[in-house]
Amino acid sequence: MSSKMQELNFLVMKMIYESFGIEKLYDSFLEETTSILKVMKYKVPPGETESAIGLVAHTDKNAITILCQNEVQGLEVQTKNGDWARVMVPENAFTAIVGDTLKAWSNGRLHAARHRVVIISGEDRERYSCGLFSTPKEEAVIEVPDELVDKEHPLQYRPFNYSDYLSYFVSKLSDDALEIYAGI
Ligand SMILES: O=C(O)CCC(=O)C(=O)O
Ligand SMILES: [Fe+2]
Repeated sequence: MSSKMQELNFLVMKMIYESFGIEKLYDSFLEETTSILKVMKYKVPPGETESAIGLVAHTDKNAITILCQNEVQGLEVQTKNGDWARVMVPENAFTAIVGDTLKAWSNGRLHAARHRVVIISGEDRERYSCGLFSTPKEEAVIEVPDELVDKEHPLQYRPFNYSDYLSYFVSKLSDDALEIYAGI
């Protein structure tokens, strides 16, 4: 399963590089990326009547996350007007979520969607999900490629190191951490 998720991670990233016309930089992405696999278990809500927050609203801090899950739905994404929309993930499907790092690198072209997990009442099985978190290597610097900066798209983020950003986020736990830390 995790090798399929890694394959999908590379495929999605390749499509992103190609769509920006910078496929020549894709090899340097491969050199500077690593990943963490995490398995998550969400308990069945105790009461019959209330839904339970399984995971509070957040943006992923890493570059991109590939998720898979069992049949118990729960993933919700925040829309532009602030509403929450449930993502009905079909069986055997994966979900790709853009994180803060990819948003910054793309000079804001890609949106890091806020998401959360809500287990609705009446659910009688536990939710399991599995995430492949694609993350820059320790020493890598996240820097917007020159090709993504022009008059219509002025530079939005200064170069930064991922673990420094993560430490900053952990100390502040702010929803606007990326803008405050690296925004120009
Ligand atoms: O369980 C899920 O589907 C989402 C997990 C998630 O968003 C995360 O671990 O960052
Ligand atoms: Fe997440």
